[in-house]
Amino acid sequence: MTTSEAKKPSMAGSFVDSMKDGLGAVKGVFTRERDSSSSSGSRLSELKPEPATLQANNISAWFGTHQVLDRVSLEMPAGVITSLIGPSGCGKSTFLRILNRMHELVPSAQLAGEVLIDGQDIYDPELRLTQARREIGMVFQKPNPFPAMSIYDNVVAGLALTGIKVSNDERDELVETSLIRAGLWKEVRDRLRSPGGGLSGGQQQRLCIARSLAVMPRVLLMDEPCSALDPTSTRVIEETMLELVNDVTIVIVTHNMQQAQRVSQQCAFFLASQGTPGAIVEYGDTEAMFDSPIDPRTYDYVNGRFG
Ligand SMILES: Nc1ncnc2c1ncn2[C@@H]1O[C@H](COP(=O)(O)OP(=O)(O)OP(=O)(O)O)[C@@H](O)[C@H]1O
Repeated sequence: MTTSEAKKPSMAGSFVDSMKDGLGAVKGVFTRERDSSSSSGSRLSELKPEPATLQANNISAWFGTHQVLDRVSLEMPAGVITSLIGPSGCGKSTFLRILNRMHELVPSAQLAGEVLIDGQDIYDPELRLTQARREIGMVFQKPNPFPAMSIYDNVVAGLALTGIKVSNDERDELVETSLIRAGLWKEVRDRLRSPGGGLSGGQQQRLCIARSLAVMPRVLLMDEPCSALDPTSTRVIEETMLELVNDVTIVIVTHNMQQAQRVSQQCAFFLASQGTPGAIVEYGDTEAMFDSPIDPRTYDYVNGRFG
């Protein structure tokens, strides 16, 4: 089945609006306008977290001659958590990496289609790669802080790479705010100069979230962020996601169906059947996808019958 045939469950009213209303406000300290036009040297004081809508249009992807995605289209609305589910190998991580231009780092990789962030093509040659990566952050399956670097320095590690300039005072404020937003501040406030590698796995993952948040992304991509964590740490990360979503759009790949139901308001089911490239079978409101899916393959997958 191609993406154009993907089924979208009908939804009463705007689930996006109702979910956003229900999630509660995040206390943000950044109140001044962001400068989205500047491609370098932005000042922290000019930035303001503000979620963006990501739109993928007809995305196809290849590794060499092996096509792994076929014309996938998906809107990931601003201020909403979208989960990508599906069996192993159906192209979820590839799709996620295409959303912040990481796919192109693989030498044999190719892609077709477009990805728009609030209408702007992230593959536009006019848009710098660093700008795209600043707008669209990523958290990986395995926590990857710089182990010998201090907690403080880990949080601000992305600033130089993305051209954000900060004064010392702003840097302190940014570290504190990013750690608060990632739900880690209270646990590390007294040991900011200790190495990041000394934290537990769950704390390291939240440190990575804080590092991503420090550059004020408008979208956060998370590739199975809890698969290496215990249930308690998983729960803390999930709570953190729900608190973040008012100022960062989140797209998460997960194999955990309960997690998809707990955290996401929108869900897309990917499938690559019998050697065909991955495509979206069905997408829409998470509750509807799990309670009354339209496609029998979705029903089987969300009920654990395969994958
Ligand atoms: N760097 C790569 N080089 C070649 N093929 C790759 C590469 N990365 C992924 N693939 C192939 O692309 C297809 C999709 O892989 P991908 O990791 O996107 O799937 P997935 O749905 O995220 O799987 P999982 O749930 O197991 O992580 C697979 O056939 C995989 O073998």
